Amino acid sequence: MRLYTLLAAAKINLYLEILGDRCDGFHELVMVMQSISLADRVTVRGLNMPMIQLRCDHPQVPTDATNLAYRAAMLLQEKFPDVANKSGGVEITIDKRIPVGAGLAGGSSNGAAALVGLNLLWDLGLTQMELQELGAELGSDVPFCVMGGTAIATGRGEELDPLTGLDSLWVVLAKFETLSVATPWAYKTYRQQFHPTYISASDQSTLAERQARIHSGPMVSAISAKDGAAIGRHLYNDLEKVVLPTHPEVSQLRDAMAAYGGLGTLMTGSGPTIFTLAETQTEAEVIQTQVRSQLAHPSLKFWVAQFSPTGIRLVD
Ligand SMILES: C[C@](O)(CO)[C@H](O)COP(=O)(O)OP(=O)(O)OC[C@H]1O[C@@H](n2ccc(N)nc2=O)[C@H](O)[C@@H]1O
Ligand SMILES: Nc1ncnc2c1ncn2[C@@H]1O[C@H](COP(=O)(O)OP(=O)(O)OP(=O)(O)O)[C@@H](O)[C@H]1O
Repeated sequence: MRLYTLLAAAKINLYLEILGDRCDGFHELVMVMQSISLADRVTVRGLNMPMIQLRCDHPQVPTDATNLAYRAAMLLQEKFPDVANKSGGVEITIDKRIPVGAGLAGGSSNGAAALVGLNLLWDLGLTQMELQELGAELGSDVPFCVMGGTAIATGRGEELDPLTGLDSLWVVLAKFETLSVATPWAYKTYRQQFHPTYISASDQSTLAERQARIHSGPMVSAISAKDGAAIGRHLYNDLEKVVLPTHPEVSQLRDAMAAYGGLGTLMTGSGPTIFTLAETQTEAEVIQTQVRSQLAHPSLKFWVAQFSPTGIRLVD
């Protein structure tokens, strides 16, 4: 039976601004997203029986129909019943390296890898754009995980404009192993505390006002200029306003990371992972060692990764 193995990259948010509250229950965003080399390994293998099987030995990852990779397979079977039935079933195996519930889009990236892998396994012939559109039905971060690299993401996160990124940068990531943040909680709490403007899709004046309030320009210019120091200066995430006050230990971790140099420090997505950017691998490793020895917390885990130009990558 045919088998494809894919690397599914984590993402960090270099910029996340909440522009408003939408009528579909989501928030209108402007983000700058970046793939990094920290990745899960996802294997899709053809089965003779018409079934979906999912294996993952990480205790926090479901292996049923709530897993985003499983949902990706169900979505393709539903959209292309003839092809999927003729081709048989699939066994999806996830070797988890990306921490779970960390703001690094691990589940979304697994969903994206399943879409890319099954497109090959079932000879569906879908383009990357078609895979991104299907990905949007699974979750807001999935289209970016399919595209990878560096991109501006708008709408609820699914409208993407690729940027030429700065692949040489390094990143130190730190997360308390025992703490996860649920994305719906972070957005709901932001809505309750900050009352973002209500955005109606048909209200053009609100759209104009909204565009006037976007502050992502300096970050996009810094990326276009491939200026690592400026990228570090313009890191921004509105969700820090709710996650950091609720979790003082994450706030303390952020302060410690920022104190040891690097180009800049931020919480990614809905957290609670904190990252610091660095020019070189050596600089990243020094920051990691210093923060680890200062905080010396048994459940604090670190990763060093590099910016990556790809999201989902086929490996031998
Ligand atoms: C925090 C980020 O990871 C930053 O990239 C994303 O915005 C979240 O993306 P995601 O996990 O793929 O989110 P989804 O699975 O689409 O939505 C999870 C929940 O997050 C909230 N949500 C998500 C995206 C968005 N633009 N507005 C929202 O309010 C909604 O409550 C939604 O029910
Ligand atoms: N393949 C998967 N890997 C990890 N978690 C998954 C997966 N599929 C579904 N989940 C569920 O999604 C929840 C969030 O996990 P995930 O690691 O994707 O969070 P996250 O990195 O904060 O996501 P995001 O940054 O997209 O908001 C988990 O607690 C788990 O129940």
